Amino acid sequence: MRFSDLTAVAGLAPDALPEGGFSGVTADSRLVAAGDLFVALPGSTTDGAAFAADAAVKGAVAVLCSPDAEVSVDVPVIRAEDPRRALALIAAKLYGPQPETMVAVTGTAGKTSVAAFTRQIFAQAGLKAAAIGTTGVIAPGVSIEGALTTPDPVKLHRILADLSVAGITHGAMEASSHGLDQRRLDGVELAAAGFTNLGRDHLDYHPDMESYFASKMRLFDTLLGAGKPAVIFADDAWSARAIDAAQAAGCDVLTVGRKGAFITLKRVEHEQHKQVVELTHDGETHRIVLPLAGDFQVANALVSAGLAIAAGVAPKTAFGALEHIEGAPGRLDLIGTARNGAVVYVDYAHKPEALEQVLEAVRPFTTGKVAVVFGCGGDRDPGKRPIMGEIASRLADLVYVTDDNPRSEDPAAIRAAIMAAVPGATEIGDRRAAIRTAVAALSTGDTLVIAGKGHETGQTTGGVTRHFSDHEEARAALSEVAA
Ligand SMILES: CC(=O)N[C@H]1[C@@H](OP(=O)(O)OP(=O)(O)OC[C@H]2O[C@@H](n3ccc(=O)[nH]c3=O)[C@H](O)[C@@H]2O)O[C@H](CO)[C@@H](O)[C@@H]1O[C@H](C)C(=O)N[C@@H](C)C(=O)N[C@H](CCC(=O)O)C(=O)O
Ligand SMILES: Nc1ncnc2c1ncn2[C@@H]1O[C@H](COP(=O)(O)OP(=O)(O)OP(=O)(O)O)[C@@H](O)[C@H]1O
Ligand SMILES: N[C@H](CCC[C@H](N)C(=O)O)C(=O)O
Ligand SMILES: [Mg+2]
Repeated sequence: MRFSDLTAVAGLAPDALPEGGFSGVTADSRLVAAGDLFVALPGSTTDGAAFAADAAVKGAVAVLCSPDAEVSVDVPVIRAEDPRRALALIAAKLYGPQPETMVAVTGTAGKTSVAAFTRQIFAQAGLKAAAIGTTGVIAPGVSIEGALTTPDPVKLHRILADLSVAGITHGAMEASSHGLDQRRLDGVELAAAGFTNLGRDHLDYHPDMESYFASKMRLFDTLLGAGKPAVIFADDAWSARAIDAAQAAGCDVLTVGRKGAFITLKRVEHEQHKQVVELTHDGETHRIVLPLAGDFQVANALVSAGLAIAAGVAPKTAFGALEHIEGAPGRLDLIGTARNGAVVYVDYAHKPEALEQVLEAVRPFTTGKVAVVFGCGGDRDPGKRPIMGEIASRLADLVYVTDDNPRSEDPAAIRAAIMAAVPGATEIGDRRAAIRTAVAALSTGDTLVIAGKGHETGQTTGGVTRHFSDHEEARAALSEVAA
């Protein structure tokens, strides 16, 4: 790419651009290849400007940075007001094609589920489709584990190009608040975007709920574009604000839910592992047997159907597809039933609203006690620990407080912060022992939710990650009880 192209691609002033061009782009000096443009970004742990000289030694042909960055190198330095956005737009241009119909979803909870459901609806409509998010990239013939919910822009645009080359025409991706704030998805051409809900999360990164909300709304006010469909779940406490933001951005707002106008939820009958959903769309009533438990999955199904319809799938096909939908791995995932009939689920609730939703979801079909095993992550917002303790004490009958990725923190101190809000709980730091104890204590009619890790396959303590799977541990505990 010519440096002079940066005016059209990233809006940079033409007089400040050097002669010549570059062959690749990266924001990580460790990944620089000869001929690359190095983008120096101020980050949360270090400043990319400190590595500009290294990048030049490795063959970077220019450095792009913020107006005030201190960079002294022998190669040209290009200044941009928003270097993160410039990086994303350049990556989009460099890597080229994207699946022609991309949709993105944001919200505190439900993103992985909505992306997974939307991919399945596309697939059932006969389209070649991908999902990109917390559980990686999933597409026909492709399965890539992901480290981040929203990959960094260079990785993301490379993934999109690879998918497009592989013939994938449709994609559903998660837009995390970090991803939106750090401009990781800038440059993705979106056909539609969705919003599920907002609750307390990531307050270790965002200064307060308002700025967290503002990051989420970048999806509509900056990325989606005027006139494009914004599918918004209408029954959340933050729905009205999200609707206002999308309307102010000129999006075509399509609301879904009990208060929804595009898809209106009329009635839900809960059964143990499925629910019968009656809804109306465009004057027609549809009755769907959704093969998943939990009210929150109805919300996710509505947002997914809304996104798929907004992206061109026939409504009848979209609603029909919901009858065959599979939950995302580790989201209210039924692991098994003990001999006495008690059921065990693994769920990814690691934040207050999610824990509340999942415990409320299992209550209607629990004739005995609701039990929960959970902990809170280390090096993450400590404010959520007592809140999650309080939720467990209010909504579960048996509470086991354990470890969930203590990372660099003292695990006992994390547990103590939770225990303070749920004094009747049993504290068992060793997660394996906590799961075994909880499963062994189950009686007929009970439901156990093992919350917090979902699809994860590791436990990180003091910088060391050891293999750990709630699925495997729950299955092992169930077979021991049966033996
Ligand atoms: C807080 C956060 O989001 N950090 C992400 C961010 O790092 P950063 O920009 O703060 O980078 P930094 O480490 O301070 O370094 C600054 C710059 O120096 C560069 N550098 C650094 C060292 C070096 O030797 N050379 C060099 O050039 C870095 O590449 C970077 O450009 O950009 C990096 C590259 O994309 C990410 O890997 C990193 O994710 C960290 C590991 C992380 O844990 N992120 C989590 C919190 C996250 O993003 N989560 C969300 C939400 C999850 C959800 O709820 O679903 C997600 O989307 O996954
Ligand atoms: N619509 C919803 N409303 C409230 N809680 C939900 C909803 N959907 C899922 N949950 C809860 O949140 C957990 C995570 O769901 P999911 O992975 O779909 O969301 P996410 O937004 O991708 O989360 P993360 O940001 O952690 O990746 C689920 O296991 C469940 O406990
Ligand atoms: N993307 C989230 C996942 C948290 C999962 C939970 N198991 C924990 O470790 O807190 C984060 O990194 O904050
Ligand atoms: Mg996710």
